[in-house]
Amino acid sequence: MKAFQLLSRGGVFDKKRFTGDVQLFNEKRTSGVNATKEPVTELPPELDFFRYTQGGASKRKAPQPVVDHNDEERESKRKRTRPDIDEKEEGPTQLRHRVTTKGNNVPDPVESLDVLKGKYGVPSRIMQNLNEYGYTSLTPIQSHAAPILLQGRDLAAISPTGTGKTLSYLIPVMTSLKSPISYSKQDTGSGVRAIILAPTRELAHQIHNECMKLAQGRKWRIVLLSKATASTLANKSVSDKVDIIVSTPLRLVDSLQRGHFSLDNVRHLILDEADRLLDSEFLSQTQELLSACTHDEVQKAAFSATLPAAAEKITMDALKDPIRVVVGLKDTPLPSISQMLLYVADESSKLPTLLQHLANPYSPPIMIFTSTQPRASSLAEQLILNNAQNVDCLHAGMTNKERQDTALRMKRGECWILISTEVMARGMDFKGVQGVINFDFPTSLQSYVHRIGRTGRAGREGTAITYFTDEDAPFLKPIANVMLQSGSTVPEWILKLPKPSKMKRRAMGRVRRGETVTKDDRIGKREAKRKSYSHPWSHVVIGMWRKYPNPHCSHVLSVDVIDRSVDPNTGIVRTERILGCKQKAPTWILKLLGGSEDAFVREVSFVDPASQTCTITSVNLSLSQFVTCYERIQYTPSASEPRNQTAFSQTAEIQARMALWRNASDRLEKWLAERFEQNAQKGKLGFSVVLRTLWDGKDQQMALQ
Ligand SMILES: Nc1ncnc2c1ncn2[C@@H]1O[C@H](COP(=O)(O)OP(=O)(O)OP(=O)(O)O)[C@@H](O)[C@H]1O
Repeated sequence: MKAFQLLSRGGVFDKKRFTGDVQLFNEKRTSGVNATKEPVTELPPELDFFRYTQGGASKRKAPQPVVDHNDEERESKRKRTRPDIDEKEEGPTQLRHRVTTKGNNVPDPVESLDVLKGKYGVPSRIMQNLNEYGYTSLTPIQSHAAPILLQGRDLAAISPTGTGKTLSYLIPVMTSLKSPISYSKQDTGSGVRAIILAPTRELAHQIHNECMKLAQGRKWRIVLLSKATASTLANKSVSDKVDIIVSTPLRLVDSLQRGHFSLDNVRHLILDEADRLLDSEFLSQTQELLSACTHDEVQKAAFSATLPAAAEKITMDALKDPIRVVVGLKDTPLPSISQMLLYVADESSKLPTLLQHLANPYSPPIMIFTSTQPRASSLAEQLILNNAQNVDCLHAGMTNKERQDTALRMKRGECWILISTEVMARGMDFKGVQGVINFDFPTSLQSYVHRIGRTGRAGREGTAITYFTDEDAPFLKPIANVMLQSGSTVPEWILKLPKPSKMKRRAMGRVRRGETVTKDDRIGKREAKRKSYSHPWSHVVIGMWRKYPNPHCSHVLSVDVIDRSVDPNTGIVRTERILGCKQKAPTWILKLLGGSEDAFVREVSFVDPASQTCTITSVNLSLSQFVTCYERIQYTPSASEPRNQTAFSQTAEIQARMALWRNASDRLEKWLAERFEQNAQKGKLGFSVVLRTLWDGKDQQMALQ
């Protein structure tokens, strides 16, 4: 049915009349479910992030076996390390979850929510809320982290993106707080008891929402710190009754410095995205907050999908008798994300490559990352100009309200393409993101892991494409390594690249790029034509569907309409067609085509009756690995005679992507530009014949009327 919904999106479909056809999709789904019935295991398939119960990552090869680099070290320090970890790794739970732990007296993981409730007294209300939101099992990090936190231990937890780290600290923190401070009969002191820090407003907002879900039905005071809430908390009688504050470091430090409240009653301090909170941008603020939590029994925990050595050292130094838990491999994406590196030669080739990608059917929503705010805005503008639908942009340069509205549209599924910067790279959980495109190369391995981790969450699959230019090529190796580790394939030549030096790694992704994303003159050939037809706009648009066959365009052999739909709100008609062509070509091009003269073109058109605009974009499907021929035609009523003349503009962008063979590239572009010129002439002649045949006589009558 999902396939059916995708195919029929935007159109009104009479499901009763075509019951048989709809049934085909339903049946497929039912048989699919039976066919893929999982073996009965303790871990439900959607939480089996490592596809272990299925014998490896679906569609891709299973991840490399876990290499615990600390094995030898652990052996020698067995006394201070959990004594049974190596033996236990042979057991089914450890093996299946691929978890390694380090520290003194590590508590046993719990298998289920019921065990967690029975052993640690998770309140019934929280259990009920978890159940209501569909959480019936624990993910590996939750099984391991929750008992550790519930035993009051400090923790550094590393688990891949989208594996449920948020609940792994929220359940224990809320359980440990027992009841809201305003109801508590115990000596809970006065003042906020738990702090959750996150690097961005959006993530803090998301965590606050999760907290509120768990707290539903009880009068917890959980505050998302903002300018407004901070001034309310300046009133001591209010701040004394606060249970949990979720905040970014900057906002919280500001409140402390203004003396709004103090953190001396804090019993739980959670650093979400710890490595980001401890990087140079946030370090001093985070350290200030760590030292402001002065209660003797303060429990500290750090969570992230990545923890580079420097951040890990600072984390471990800040924790007391810590336990370190690593699920999967450190700094490695999940195998459910299919990753690909795509060579785009230079900056100016990125936009045509992206437009070509979007001209093919794709499953929304997707997220696209750029390196700067102006580039994100500019890319969004370009996509909108090129008819991409439901495009949104989110970056830190926007107002709070704009950011909130965009995030909401994304949550509601109204946004199909979200263009953003690093601000959305961490923690954000937009369900069902199908793919990520790194339009600009990430600036670190960690940034790569978090950006692509916006897809493939909670056991779903996703795809991640990273564009790289000649300038990015020296930094491919580290990314290629994690791709291999997580089961994606990497071209041989990338694996043979030398590892960049430490110095060089600092320059990763910091290429000087323009503030705007344009298809500038360096893009192959750009041709433009302007003409007019002496027929009214509506006649031209109707004639467009009868354009082939015609005597001047004998190279177009077939036209298949693969989708047509009408937007019920705007009345815009969207049509998607595949044109089959036969084109005489020089022998060397025929060789590229595998000896065939057959070529296919995908064409998408939008007819907007309100603005009387018809826009047709087409892109070559054949030879697309070597060249992009992106053509755009627009028909509008002519400015001088809008009732009976139609203006026509046609642009083509032709770009060969064979940077290693510049000579061949130039020759291919030249040949394609010549072909565009010939076809444009033939097209104009052929279409004139078609329009005359269809409307001659009728147009004159209409003009007279
Ligand atoms: N026990 C569970 N059962 C089912 N789904 C779960 C469970 N725990 C978490 N999820 C879902 O998994 C998704 C990812 O969770 P979460 O955002 O906590 O991941 P994360 O590990 O913190 O990711 P990131 O590293 O990107 O911050 C969420 O949609 C959440 O609802």
